[in-house]
Amino acid sequence: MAGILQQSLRCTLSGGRSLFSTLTRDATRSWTLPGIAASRRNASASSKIQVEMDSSTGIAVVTMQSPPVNSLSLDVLTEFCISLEKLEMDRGCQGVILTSSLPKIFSAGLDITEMYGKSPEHCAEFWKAVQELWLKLYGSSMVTVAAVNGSSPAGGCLMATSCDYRIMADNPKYGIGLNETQLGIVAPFWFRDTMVNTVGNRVAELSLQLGLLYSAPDALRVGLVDQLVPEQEVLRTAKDTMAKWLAIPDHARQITKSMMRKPTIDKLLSHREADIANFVSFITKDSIQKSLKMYLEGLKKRKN
Ligand SMILES: CCCCC/C=C/C(=O)SCCNC(=O)CCNC(=O)[C@H](O)C(C)(C)COP(=O)(O)OP(=O)(O)OC[C@H]1O[C@@H](n2cnc3c(N)ncnc32)[C@H](O)[C@@H]1OP(=O)(O)O
Repeated sequence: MAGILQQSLRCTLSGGRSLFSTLTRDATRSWTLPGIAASRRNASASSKIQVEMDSSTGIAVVTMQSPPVNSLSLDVLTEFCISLEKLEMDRGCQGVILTSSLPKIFSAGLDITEMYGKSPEHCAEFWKAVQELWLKLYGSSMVTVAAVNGSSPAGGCLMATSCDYRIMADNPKYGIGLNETQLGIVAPFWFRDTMVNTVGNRVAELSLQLGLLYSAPDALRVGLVDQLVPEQEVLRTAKDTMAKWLAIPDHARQITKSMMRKPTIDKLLSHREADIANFVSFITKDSIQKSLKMYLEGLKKRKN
């Protein structure tokens, strides 16, 4: 699967690399995509995804930097996808570390305002972008490590569990899990499958039905994350871990990853349009819109 994905990515992006990258120092290239938000909404250009590629190690650090909570808006998803495509195309890049620039938050998950009060067409476009990012991350041929340096509910948890390995900051105040039912919404089958593939069926069933957010120690206990380290050591540990993964012969690791993940990816690929239609019909229901409204109001009230 990863190979197939990679091939199609190579076709999509061939020739586009130099458009976005700038050399900042000898072995390290860093880039952002300032034009995405601006061209979509005629808004001011500010990048939400920072990529720092170290060609001496073959490791790219992809940092979400979308205050206040790194919610996955359409702009963030689009920029994230392009950055991953670009890295997938780069033969010098073998590993991606995903992290956040925000204190205490990895990602608040999908941007609820993209699903509340929006047209069916907008919801369809948004959902397609969510699918696309998951396909790229879960199906990546590169080694992917999530450096979870803060809370990571719902779509944030999906991003982390789509990586090959998860290192989380050892802070019981940080929560991670698929809490969709708490919002009155239902995580789709590919969110569920990613969770099942990570923690097994029983823990996934409890987690999904109850919409559980696990504290960092509990997340380690149920296998939702692989390792806890002090907050200031999350990124360094991710780099050390990545070096170990990159020492494995790459073709053997890639084929093994593809073998493990292909059935899950194929399931979405063969039901992609139906999944979009299902999402749009569900999310635009009056009762679901009401639940989202109440949840958003609850978030705002918490602050006061
Ligand atoms: C078929 C349908 C399937 C759909 C699958 C859905 C997947 C999802 O990912 S749905 C999103 C689920 N996410 C959450 O439930 C997280 C909600 N947020 C939080 O719990 C907290 O914000 C936090 C723990 C992530 C951070 O807490 P804190 O630092 O205290 O920040 P605030 O709560 O004050 O939030 C600041 C600001 O951001 C807004 N906001 C938070 N999360 C989201 C979000 N996911 N989408 C959009 N906006 C979000 C929040 O409302 C505040 O806004 P203002 O009051 O305007 O400042």
